[in-house]
Amino acid sequence: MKIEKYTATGNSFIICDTKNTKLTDDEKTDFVIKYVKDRDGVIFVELTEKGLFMDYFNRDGKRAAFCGNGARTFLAYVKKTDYIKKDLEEICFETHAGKITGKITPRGIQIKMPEITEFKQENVDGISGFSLKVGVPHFVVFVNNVNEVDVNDLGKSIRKKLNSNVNFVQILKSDQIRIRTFERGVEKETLACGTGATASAYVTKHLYKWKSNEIEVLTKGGILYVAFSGNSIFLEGGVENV
Ligand SMILES: N[C@@H](CCC[C@H](N)C(=O)O)C(=O)O
Repeated sequence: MKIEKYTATGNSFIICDTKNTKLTDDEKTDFVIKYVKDRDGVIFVELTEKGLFMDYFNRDGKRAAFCGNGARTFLAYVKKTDYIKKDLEEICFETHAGKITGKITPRGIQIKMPEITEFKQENVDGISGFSLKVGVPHFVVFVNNVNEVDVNDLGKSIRKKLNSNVNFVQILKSDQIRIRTFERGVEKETLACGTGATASAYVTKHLYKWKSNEIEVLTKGGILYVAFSGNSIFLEGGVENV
């Protein structure tokens, strides 16, 4: 096994390249508990009969079906390895949320996100928001100023009612939002959340009928770009091997 540390727009990960070692779920949980330390989750790099596979565990030692920033990190890592041909531009791999494709861009790594499903308006404890899945569940709440939100307090109370990540969204200007995310399985605010940025941009574009094909999402950890093309949604941003 090979272990490396990465961040993606502030979302912090451990990469565990299993090098064909077959780990059981319990062994993965034990690995997470032992090695995750102060990071948000662990990305397992596996070679299966389906080819390259990304398995993702939150820092609480439980699996999540998908991780947007984690998938961008997975792509950045495998690009450096002999898992794939060096000149391959578009990289494909499997996840528990389906097949993911992505590539290196001038702004970092861009991936095509899982389809948005289960989009609906919902009230939780009198707070009106929008539930949807981007491979994993998200709840999106619009606020006047995200810096005035006690994300860990309010996020935790909503999270207790919904098995979901919770995003607080402030409209800054047309095609630009600022978000803060309370992440399920991390059970606190993280510096960025890729599926959260995607969910927040999707709901904003839908609700405010924004016409442009790209929304800039400002997070505490940096900028993520969510692009729309037909029914496809793409997430793009930096990845750092630290
Ligand atoms: N930070 C991730 C989300 C990881 C999974 C999430 N915590 C969950 O349990 O649903 C991202 O970048 O999408």
